[in-house]
Amino acid sequence: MNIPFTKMHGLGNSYIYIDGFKVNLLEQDLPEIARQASNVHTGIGSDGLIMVLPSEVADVRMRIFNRDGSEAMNCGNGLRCVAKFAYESRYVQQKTFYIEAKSGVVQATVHLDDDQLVESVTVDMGEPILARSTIPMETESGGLFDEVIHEPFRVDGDDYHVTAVSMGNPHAIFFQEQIKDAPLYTLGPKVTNDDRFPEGVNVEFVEVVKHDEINFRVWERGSGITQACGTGACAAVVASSLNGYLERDQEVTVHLDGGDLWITWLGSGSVSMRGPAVTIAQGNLWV
Ligand SMILES: N[C@H](CCC[C@H](N)C(=O)O)C(=O)O
Repeated sequence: MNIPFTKMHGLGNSYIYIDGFKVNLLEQDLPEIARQASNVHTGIGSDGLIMVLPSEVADVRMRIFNRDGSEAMNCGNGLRCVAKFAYESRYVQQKTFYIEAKSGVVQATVHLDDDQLVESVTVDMGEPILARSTIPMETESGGLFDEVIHEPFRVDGDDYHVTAVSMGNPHAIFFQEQIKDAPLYTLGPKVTNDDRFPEGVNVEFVEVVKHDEINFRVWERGSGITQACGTGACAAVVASSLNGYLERDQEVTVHLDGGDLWITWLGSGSVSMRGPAVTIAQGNLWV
């Protein structure tokens, strides 16, 4: 089967985008296609695959599959690239429109360069989900509706403290004195599959630089270490505020391995994310 694709990235978090307005893959094994496409040796190479589809409740729909083929509830870098893809494909005419993710509908606004191409996108990511049972996270202590803020979290005999936030997808945030010392390779794979997170979890390490600036690294559920994670960056800003490191309504610069995002946890409750979206290549994928 020959599938036209577009490879795009947000701060190096790349996905293979398939135009579901033109290609009908609904009968196909999307997790397997995602695994094949993501493989850097036998496929194209990416952090996963994203379908851009018609929606019955919004202007366009996003389905995201991680490198391992698992389908995720949300994807911040993916939403910005879907917005760019949909606007430049003329599936939407206005600069502000709505995207349906598995976790819900978000509002996106595209920002154009001199050539009328989308160079960056602002997404209203909606409100973070903080109650333990909806992250979801299961631990001996704490009530179902409690928030998980700086909670003791033992892994293989070592003691840590975790803050858990969902942006529609689950995130476990660990604060570090210095991000360069983050135990990404050791703690990442252990925590992402920890039984206390029954649906798995994206694992983030955060260093607070100052009241409006943090450093960030991520081990993603289903994809491993990536250059950036938009939902993770949003969760990290929320977690930093919950722990008293940052103020609400303050635009925070988040330094990720692949570059910077600008995130604000608005007083209204919503989290606003602004950042780039880039088209890398187009081609045909043989599966
Ligand atoms: N890279 C994505 C997150 C993918 C989330 C996925 N790893 C999961 O929740 O399983 C982002 O920019 O938000």
